[in-house]
Amino acid sequence: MIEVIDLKKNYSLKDQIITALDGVTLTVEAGEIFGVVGLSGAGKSTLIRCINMLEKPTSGTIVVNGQEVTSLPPAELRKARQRIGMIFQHFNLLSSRTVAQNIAFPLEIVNYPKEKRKDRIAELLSLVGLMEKANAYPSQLSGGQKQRVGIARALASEPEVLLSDEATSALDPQTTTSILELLRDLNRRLGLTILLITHEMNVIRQICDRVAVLQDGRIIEQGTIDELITRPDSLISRALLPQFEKQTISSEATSVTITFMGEAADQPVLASLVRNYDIDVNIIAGNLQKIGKNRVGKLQVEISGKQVNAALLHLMNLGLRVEKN
Ligand SMILES: Nc1ncnc2c1ncn2[C@@H]1O[C@H](COP(=O)(O)OP(=O)(O)OP(=O)(O)O)[C@@H](O)[C@H]1O
Repeated sequence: MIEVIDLKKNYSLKDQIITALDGVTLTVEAGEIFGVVGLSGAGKSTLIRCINMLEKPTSGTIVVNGQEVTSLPPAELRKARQRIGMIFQHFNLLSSRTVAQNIAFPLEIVNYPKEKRKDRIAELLSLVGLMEKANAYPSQLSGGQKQRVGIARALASEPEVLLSDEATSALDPQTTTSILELLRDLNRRLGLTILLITHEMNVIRQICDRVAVLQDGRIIEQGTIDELITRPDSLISRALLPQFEKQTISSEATSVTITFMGEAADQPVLASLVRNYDIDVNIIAGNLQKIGKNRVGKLQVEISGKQVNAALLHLMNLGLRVEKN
């Protein structure tokens, strides 16, 4: 579990003070995957670097695994850090060491018994699906394989918490999905708590249980994914919902975008609309996705007939989001 209370971080740059974090408070519960999303410069990296004390906060309190890391003396902080794993956008592997030797590195630092190292490395390689690459060098690996090594290395000292700093930002969409699936699998199998920072909504959609939006060093919104996508006033709901390119149409019909979620996504809503309101519905574009526990669909449709407004009202009363284009 991670608790961040009123965290502030200023950087001094020549005669200027830059406020990177301006009173951030958040709690990541044990066993959950928590995403922090924000634009470039929002303070995401600073936040994650403060949590493992790579960066010293200006003020505020951080508790990780029940220990207040902000007040630990150096020796104890080193020990506490062993219970916090970290993975990076550019993997940070040692190029002169093989995969197995990279994973051995943190074990050497903690003086892990020599006779047990080989077994532990094999166990970690199997956990990330890279058994056959033990003797390869990083230059011989794909980006996804490099990140798997990064994950194995981060898990070597059996941390309860994993911090992920844009871990999939350098990867193509397919590899991103496979790394996110691995993280979700490790989260479930090991009970690993994951805090990740990202600028990719796709990452939030695919694996996060909860999300916080960081802007100019402050959290402007947080909640579960399920909560946020169903809240019309949510700032990131629109970005989380399925995307598609709206088509311009020139007919007389009314063009609307309908967002279906929860139970409504599984009902034949449009068919019953056509039957009950004597209207014509023409589907122009659409997208259906699983976000969190929900199936969410977005459709652009053209509706024509005498009872169009009554039909749209009916959809809204069913809890669907309806926007005129
Ligand atoms: N070492 C530093 N010295 C001075 N200013 C810094 C330092 N690190 C970050 N900053 C500033 O703090 C603010 C937050 O930066 P940070 O890197 O945490 O944001 P970010 O959300 O991670 O951005 P990005 O996605 O571009 O990495 C920015 O204004 C940045 O310029």
